[in-house]
Amino acid sequence: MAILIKNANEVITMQSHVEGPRRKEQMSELGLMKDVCVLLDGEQIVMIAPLEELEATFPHLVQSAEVIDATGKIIMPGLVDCHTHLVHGGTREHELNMRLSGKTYMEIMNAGGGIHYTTTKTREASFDELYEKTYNHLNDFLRYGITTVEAKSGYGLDWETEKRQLEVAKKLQDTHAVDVVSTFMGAHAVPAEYKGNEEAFVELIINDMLPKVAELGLAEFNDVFCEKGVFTPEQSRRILEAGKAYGLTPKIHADEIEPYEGAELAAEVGAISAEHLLVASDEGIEAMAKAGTIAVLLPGTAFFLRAPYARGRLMVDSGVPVAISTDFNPGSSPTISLPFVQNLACMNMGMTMEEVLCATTVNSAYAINRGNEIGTLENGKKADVLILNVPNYKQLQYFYGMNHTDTVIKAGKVVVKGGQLL
Ligand SMILES: N=CN[C@@H](CCC(=O)O)C(=O)O
Ligand SMILES: [Zn+2]
Repeated sequence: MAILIKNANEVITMQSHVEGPRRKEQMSELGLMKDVCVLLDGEQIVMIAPLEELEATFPHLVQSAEVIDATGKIIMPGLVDCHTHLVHGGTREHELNMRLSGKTYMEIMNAGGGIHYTTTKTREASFDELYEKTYNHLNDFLRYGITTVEAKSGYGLDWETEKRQLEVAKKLQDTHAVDVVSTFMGAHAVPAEYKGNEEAFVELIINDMLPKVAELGLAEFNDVFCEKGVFTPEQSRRILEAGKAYGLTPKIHADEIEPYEGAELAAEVGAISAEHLLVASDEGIEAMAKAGTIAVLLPGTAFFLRAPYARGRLMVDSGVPVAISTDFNPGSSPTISLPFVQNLACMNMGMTMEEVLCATTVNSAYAINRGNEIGTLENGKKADVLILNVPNYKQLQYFYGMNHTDTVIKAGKVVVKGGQLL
């Protein structure tokens, strides 16, 4: 069934002449159009043009299309959340008062809480329990206008549970409207049973888990938490290089809590992205700009951990392609609100209202190797389209902390209407 969206105040297409992830002033190009309609058919965008032009070019399609009236609203591409720890057991609200009274994230983790607590809960959860819990999270994502989500494993830290997490993500990709793109993150923490024997765990990932992930086709990316007390840059390099040999593209949790030359490492191994980067060095930022590594910034995590924000302004000005994501996970960022995370990026990282839209559509699509399919509204791309209940895009950041999503069209199908899931 074709869909024709009419009367929108603004259509933010995100179109540009630029191929690939956007940098510097390219990040401000919104491809804003007025007095145009958006025509969709099947799973694709057919054309964005004034009504008369659409009628002349596709008369039958326009005549038979379901019409959606977007008077007073704006249209933009579905949001892409390119960094989440989507599939996990349990919650960690009990850690919040600990952190508010001064305990650090790493202290809690080193005492057996944090990632270790969630690992226990995830190991205990059945496939069906994880599936149902995650299905509900994806419903929330959809209501907030997120149409594609990256999902990392990493709360199993043994093969059986890592595999279960990845299989849950795979089933969700087949059954839920939101697209789910998988990343293997066996190197998220060293599990308790390998304490004091960390090298053996690194070897297990390299020689046992990575080949199985590749053989079963369970992930496209391979991620490592390169952090003091977790995985060293040298261990991270080995894990990422081993993943490359199995066709898994490197990603890296870099320079989150202490500077550890993670940004430099990301550039060196040809990672598609480096994530967090709260304390990335000047040299690391320079290396990423040179290598074209996408910086996936997660201001929700800085907010929730009350940590210094990544230097997003400097990264954009230095020519690093910047993406922004929720980092949805039960410990450091339990939110699905990418719109609120956009607000944080404006207020605390000095990014502009235009840049944060690019960082959560085009550049985040490229961070998960989907830049040719999603992230912009243009002929032939996937019909992932939002209608937002604001008269201009600037109100998205001005009326902050709110969900402005009115309608979500996913692959050409209306899945949210009037803010409600259908
Ligand atoms: N820093 C490592 N991993 C996650 C947090 C995981 C957790 O605390 O459960 C992150 O990206 O913030
Ligand atoms: Zn993360």
